Amino acid sequence: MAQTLASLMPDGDFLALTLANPDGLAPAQFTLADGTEVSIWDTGVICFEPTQPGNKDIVLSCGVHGNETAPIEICAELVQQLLVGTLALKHRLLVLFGNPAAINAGTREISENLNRLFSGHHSMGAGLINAERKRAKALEDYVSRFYDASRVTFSVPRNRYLYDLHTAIRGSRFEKFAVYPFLHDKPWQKAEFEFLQACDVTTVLLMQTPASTFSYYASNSHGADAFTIELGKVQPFGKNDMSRFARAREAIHQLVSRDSVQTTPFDEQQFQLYQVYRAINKQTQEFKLHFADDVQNFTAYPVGTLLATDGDTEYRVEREGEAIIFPNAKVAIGQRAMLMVVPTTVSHNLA
Ligand SMILES: O=C(O)CCC(=O)N[C@@H](CCC(=O)O)C(=O)O
Ligand SMILES: [Zn+2]
Repeated sequence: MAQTLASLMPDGDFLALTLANPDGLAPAQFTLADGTEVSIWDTGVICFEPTQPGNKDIVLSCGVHGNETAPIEICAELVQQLLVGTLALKHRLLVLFGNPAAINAGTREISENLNRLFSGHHSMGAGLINAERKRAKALEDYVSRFYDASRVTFSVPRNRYLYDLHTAIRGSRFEKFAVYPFLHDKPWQKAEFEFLQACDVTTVLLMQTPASTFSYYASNSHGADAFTIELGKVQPFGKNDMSRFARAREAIHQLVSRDSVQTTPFDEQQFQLYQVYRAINKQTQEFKLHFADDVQNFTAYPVGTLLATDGDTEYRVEREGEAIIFPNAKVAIGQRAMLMVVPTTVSHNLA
């Protein structure tokens, strides 16, 4: 029997369909009134192809961590508007709800941090032993399939994007910020800073090393302009003040529905730019932070301040201006428990 939008999701609520089927969803395909082809590839994986697509191949992801709800709400609403026809699509678009089981559980992860399993890390060590490892591999395959399909269909090079939307565990001095994956010395993109500013994101952390994150995977393996974007602090569904993300929501709508997003020219003075000074990895179960849970990301302490201990090892502030980000004592042993960042500039390597 041919599938229709009405038979699958009468109200266009793909998030509800995903969460009702967290472990998998049979592929389905249907056409919208304006000719846009919609394909459901799996639970939380939906691809839109307009009849005359513009030159962008856009991946939007959310819910890679299940309790980071504001981005899930933004993506669910976007997909719904596209499905019911209140927003017209300009470019090819793949929307991913990363970890449906963790979204249902309201937790960051079920067995393992999904955002540490990309670029093949899902198959290292013990291999594909849990749902998150299998999902990381599947998400890589879906992203490859999405980008590769347009290489076959279109003869001219296209622009690839992946915006992986998250929220931070704790509050931040700069409520919204982005992580720019390591580019292996390729230049940072002015147009991407402009897009981030349109999203009301003017704090950017420039990574200096490869990572096992989704955004680094898209950047490094597919040449996409890719970012992790942190929109505020973790809240349960329904408790987000979505007005604080109105500009991000609007910029994302413009990104998918227009030739170009309305931006202002890049001016470095408008940004707070940081680079990683050092990563502190958890070595033992004794790892302990020496500041309170309500201390915000990007807080700087005087040189010499004790930040964390890990067994006999002490971590103290080494450099003037060094600030904390993503501190989390609960990570698995061997994983990043905190980054220390320092202010930086980009003008010397900007395209
Ligand atoms: O607030 C926190 O400690 C974590 C928020 C979060 O999930 N951040 C991402 C950043 C990914 C990146 O470095 O690009 C993560 O930790 O996976
Ligand atoms: Zn996250």
